[in-house]
Amino acid sequence: MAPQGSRAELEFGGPLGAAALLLLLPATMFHLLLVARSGPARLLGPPPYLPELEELWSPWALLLCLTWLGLQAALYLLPARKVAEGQELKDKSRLSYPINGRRGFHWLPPHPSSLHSQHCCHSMYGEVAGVALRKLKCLPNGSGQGLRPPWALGCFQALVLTALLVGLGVLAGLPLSALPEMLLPLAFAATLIAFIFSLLLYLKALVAPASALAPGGNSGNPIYDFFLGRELNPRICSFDFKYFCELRPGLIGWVLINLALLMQEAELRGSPSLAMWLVNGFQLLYVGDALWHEEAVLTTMDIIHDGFGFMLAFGDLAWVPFTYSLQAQFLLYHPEPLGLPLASVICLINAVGYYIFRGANSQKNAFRKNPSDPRVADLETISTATGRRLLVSGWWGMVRHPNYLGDLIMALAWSLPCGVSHLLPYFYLLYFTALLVHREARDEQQCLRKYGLAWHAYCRRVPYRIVPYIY
Ligand SMILES: NC(=O)C1=CN([C@@H]2O[C@H](COP(=O)(O)OP(=O)(O)OC[C@H]3O[C@@H](n4cnc5c(N)ncnc54)[C@H](OP(=O)(O)O)[C@@H]3O)[C@@H](O)[C@H]2O)C=CC1
Ligand SMILES: CC(C)CCC[C@@H](C)[C@H]1CC=C2C3=C(CC[C@@]21C)[C@@]1(C)CC[C@H](O)C(C)(C)[C@@H]1CC3
Repeated sequence: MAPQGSRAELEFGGPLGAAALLLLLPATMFHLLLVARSGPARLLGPPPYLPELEELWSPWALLLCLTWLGLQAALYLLPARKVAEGQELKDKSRLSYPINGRRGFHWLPPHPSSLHSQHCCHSMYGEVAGVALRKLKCLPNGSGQGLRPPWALGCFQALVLTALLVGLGVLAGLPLSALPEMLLPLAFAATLIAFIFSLLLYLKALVAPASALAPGGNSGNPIYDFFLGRELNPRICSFDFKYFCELRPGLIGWVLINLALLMQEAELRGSPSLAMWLVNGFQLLYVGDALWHEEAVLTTMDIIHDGFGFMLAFGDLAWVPFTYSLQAQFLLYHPEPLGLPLASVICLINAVGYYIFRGANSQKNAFRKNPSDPRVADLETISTATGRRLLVSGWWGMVRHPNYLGDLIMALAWSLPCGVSHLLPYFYLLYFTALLVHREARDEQQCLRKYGLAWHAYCRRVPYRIVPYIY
């Protein structure tokens, strides 16, 4: 049984803040969905009307959401091209994760723990999977080549396969352009699923060993812990719920909703607008990039530090697909003429943002994986008492979170195609700025705890957090 009432500092305003967010986040999502399709599209005004329950609840929408989750889970369970180890856990073990975004080196059987099914429950917390993985890694180089089945696929391939399936469905008469009309009941169903799922995760954590619990999310206050999530990496056998949800159903769902909006615009106006093409293209690049570099998600704060509770379950399954597609929703109901010169400038802004975002993330990932990697070996570093070093030149010498800067520049480029007549399409930029400023402060606290004096030295050397000379 897990100990209650850990002394970790409470985040998000404690239980009151968590309770407020529990209501505020879904309410904001429904507000945005309603306002995007209204004439005035006023972000700050009241919603155009309050929907009746019949408009929100549809068993078909629930079935569609569950089918979607089932399809993505089935693709996740297909054999992995490669298995990666996560960061070290409290009990010094490491979990293994199926990785398939890029071409892996050799095929490993689907899940190491399945080789040791008698230890299935142990592998939920890493030990056995880790050992099995290390054994598997001892295979001579390439000895697994012959084992890799041609149908081994994963995260990026899941996107491609989903696109193929949807394409075939559309050719066979699937009315994808009807999806925008169903956004409200679909968002309601996704919220319901996230709520029930978080409740199950909370109950599951009651029987998890202390070593499986997240540093936060175990205050003893049920609302706070339900919101933040108690267990760090909840799994059933080797199916990792957080890793699955973080990348697949929400991100792929987001680009699918965008595509449906583009198709409906084509039906309404003869062809999709340039603004709609840009928003679809930019966001597809972002999602494709996340799935291609799926291994990098293993070093994010969400996987390493945060428990899996309502915040991430709702964020991944409902918030991402239904609010991140806001610009495309807005454009369907509020067409925005866009000339080629302005479109070119916006593309340039997105390219600059992407260049910084990808450059910074890849530099840190390469360095953390292998500090003598030729791509990062020449960069200046400072040492810390933990034995890990911190980069102080290259992207990480410019500001302390260059990846956030790139992400924010891209967020601006996603809103600009919608013009400047409304604030609504800039909601993502505003929310994302608040999220990243808060996230940066949380990360600073964690780094200060981890690295102490060395972190102070890094801050003196690189004084700005996200935007050079400004913040
Ligand atoms: N679209 C969206 O909604 C969201 C996108 N994101 C994006 O996700 C990505 C990941 O973000 P996030 O997980 O917050 O954090 P980061 O990828 O920025 O990772 C922070 C960690 O990096 C390590 N680090 C910090 N400074 C250095 C340095 N100088 N040298 C080497 N390592 C360093 C530290 O961990 P350690 O030392 O232990 O390795 C630190 O805890 C970002 O690109 C962000 O923009 C994030 C949230 C939401
Ligand atoms: C609903 C709340 C306000 C907060 C929920 C936050 C979540 C929506 C985000 C927390 C961290 C995320 C990341 C991505 C998506 C949004 C969430 C889940 C990410 C998968 C987007 C693509 C990037 O390339 C990434 C680096 C892989 C991101 C990782 C963090």
